[in-house]
Amino acid sequence: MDETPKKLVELKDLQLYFNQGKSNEVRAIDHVSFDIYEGEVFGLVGESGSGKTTIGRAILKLYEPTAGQILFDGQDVTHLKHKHLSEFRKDAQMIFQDPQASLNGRMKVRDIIAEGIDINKLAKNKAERDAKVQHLLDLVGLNKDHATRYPHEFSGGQRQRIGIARALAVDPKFIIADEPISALDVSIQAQVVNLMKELQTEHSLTYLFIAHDLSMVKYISDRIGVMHWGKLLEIGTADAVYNHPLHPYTKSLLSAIPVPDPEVESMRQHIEYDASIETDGKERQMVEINPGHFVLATPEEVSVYKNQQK
Ligand SMILES: Nc1ncnc2c1ncn2[C@@H]1O[C@H](COP(=O)(O)OP(=O)(O)OP(=O)(O)O)[C@@H](O)[C@H]1O
Repeated sequence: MDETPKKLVELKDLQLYFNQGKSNEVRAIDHVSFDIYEGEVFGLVGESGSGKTTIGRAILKLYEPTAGQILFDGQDVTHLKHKHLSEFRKDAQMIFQDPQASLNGRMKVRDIIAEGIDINKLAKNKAERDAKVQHLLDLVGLNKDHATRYPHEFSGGQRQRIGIARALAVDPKFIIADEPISALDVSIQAQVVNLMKELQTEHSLTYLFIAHDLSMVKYISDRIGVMHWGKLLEIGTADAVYNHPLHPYTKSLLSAIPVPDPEVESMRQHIEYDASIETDGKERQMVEINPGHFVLATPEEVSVYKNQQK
């Protein structure tokens, strides 16, 4: 029997350049290829400006790629338009970093959540629409009285729950969560991550979970991709990337995570990243160092990485 998991999202040599050919050209996505398997949580990490959001927005067709291909459920969605694009947007939804900014403050929670239901005509009448909204509120841990209130009446964590309910309303297969907990109090972050994890299991969802640090991503993700300056530098299982990092940039990101134990924390040393490895003009490719664990490397670097793992 074929045990290979099904690929839900495939990025093939994707490039997205802003202001192409001009003096202010930004290579936000620079020859990036990776797959997201059905039912997995794929964590994408990297510091601010590394291109994570642009990848999310390119997958959802909010940006037109410069070159390369995006496949969703085996279909080429790179240049989808009109009706096909609306259908695709029902399958693929986004949860944003700042629930304050992404929820329309003048709309009642009921109408925010029902936006996708209305656009896609998923309810036959008002009663069905209300019932769907109530069910969604329940799913994300809010109650039915919340339906008639406005976003400003809620805490940050509750607002993010509203954003999650809105995404779930169209019964998507795939959700891109772009730094969904970064704007929340630390005490609330774990609750929202736990909710997302529960919903993922219950609704057989696939997630692309974007974050700038590895701490929470490690907890929620099956596999992790590490990005810097528009390039994917390393990809592997959460365990491999976290416990056996290969690329110096990944090591540097990991060394930046504070440790809860004060004694260990006082000994923690931040590893500075020397980015000249990315600007030396050498040709690099993603190479599999251990099964499923890839790093962007020259042939000489491959030998070094392999030796390190022994
Ligand atoms: N609309 C745009 N026009 C021009 N440049 C852009 C645009 N959007 C993003 N960029 C640039 O593309 C690069 C990647 O940005 P992106 O937002 O994808 O990074 P990120 O890793 O998601 O960072 P953050 O965590 O800050 O959102 C950055 O250099 C950014 O300045």
